[in-house]
Amino acid sequence: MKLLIQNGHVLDPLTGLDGICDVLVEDNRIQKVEKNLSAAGGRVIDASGCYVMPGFIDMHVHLRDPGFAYKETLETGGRAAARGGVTTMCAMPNTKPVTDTKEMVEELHRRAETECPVHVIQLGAITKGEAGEELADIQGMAEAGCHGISEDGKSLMNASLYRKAMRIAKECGISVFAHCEDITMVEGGVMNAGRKAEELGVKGITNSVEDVIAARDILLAKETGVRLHLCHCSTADSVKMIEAAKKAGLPVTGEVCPHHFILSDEDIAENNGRYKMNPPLRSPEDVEALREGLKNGIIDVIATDHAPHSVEEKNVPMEKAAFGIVGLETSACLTYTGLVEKGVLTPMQMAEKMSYHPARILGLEDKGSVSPGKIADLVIFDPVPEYKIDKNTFLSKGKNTPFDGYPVKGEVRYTIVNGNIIFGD
Ligand SMILES: NC(=O)N[C@@H](CC(=O)O)C(=O)O
Ligand SMILES: [Zn+2]
Ligand SMILES: [Zn+2]
Repeated sequence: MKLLIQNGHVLDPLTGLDGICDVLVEDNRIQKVEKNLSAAGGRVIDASGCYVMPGFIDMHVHLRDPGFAYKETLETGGRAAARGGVTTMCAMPNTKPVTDTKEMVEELHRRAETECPVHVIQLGAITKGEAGEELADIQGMAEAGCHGISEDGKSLMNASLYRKAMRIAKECGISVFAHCEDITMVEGGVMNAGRKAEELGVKGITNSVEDVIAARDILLAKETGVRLHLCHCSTADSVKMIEAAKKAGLPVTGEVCPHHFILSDEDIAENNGRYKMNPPLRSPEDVEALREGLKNGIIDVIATDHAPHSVEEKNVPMEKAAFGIVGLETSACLTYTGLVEKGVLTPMQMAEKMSYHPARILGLEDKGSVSPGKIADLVIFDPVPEYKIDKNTFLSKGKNTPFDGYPVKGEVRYTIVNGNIIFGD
């Protein structure tokens, strides 16, 4: 089948193309990116006024499958991804049972082919059952196509075991995705430590809970040489440490989530679980440091940490609520509104952080670019519409967001995976 995307503003971080162009797709590949193309007999999409970007690659998603179908499944998470312009997502292994074997990774990949409209890269746990005691079969999972291992949801506190895992990951050529949180320092905290936590009368989580583990992980990456990806960075010092690691030539990358670069703890309107996530919403100074890190290239990736939970688990005071908020359906409009509209990022940088850099980090040679020969995973994003986020329109099972009613600009019009329109018709 032929598909012609006409008159869109094409953003291709690989070639630097940043202008009005047509994109011709045939079968599952991009065939031509030129002006005045025609598609004899093919389907035509008029993309006038819209950006045509490589499909977003979300490096941090919780699909909750298997084991928590009441929160999300491969299918519902996939539909939410499609609506958000996400064409590939990395699924975290904190499922039930924990995804910690070669067979489980293979099974997930097999199921995703039919159950999920977008590409899924299943990540494997570092230890069996994420119990922190015995290493999982990292080599086997790497063979099954997991591009990274992660204990996300917590940190592996045993640094010696972690170092062993890093050596194996390095050997297998896969990355370590680090959730940085010193478990012994949390002490019952539910939001950022500071004035707001005191005002609400709840226990706080200090910045060093994240920072000490970020420092440890970077030092271990230095020793083992493993590719280290720091998930959901939330503090000014995390940004500084990533900057120093990069200056030292270490293969370290940083990820930030929209909620952390838009909201601070001062935006927490009441003691309600929709404001509770890990790491927590930080101080305005931290938010500013994350935005600066995104602008100057220290932070490579914008990912969602899409973490769906039920209403019962979230619509309660923070002390009782589960950690996590959804993000797949709001990351594009929040990034556009919060960063591009504000002049922090150019539209091209948005495409880099949401697609091109993730593709490079994951080693996906034929993704993250709108160039001839690449897989036709594309998003057509209209920057004009202004509206308020409405959680009731989410296709995800999770409605847990602090952004319900939040005014944004920009909307995904079409999402295309393997040359097929999976959202927008
Ligand atoms: N981010 C969260 O607050 N929660 C995540 C776990 C995680 O990403 O650490 C979850 O699985 O719910
Ligand atoms: Zn995490
Ligand atoms: Zn997570």
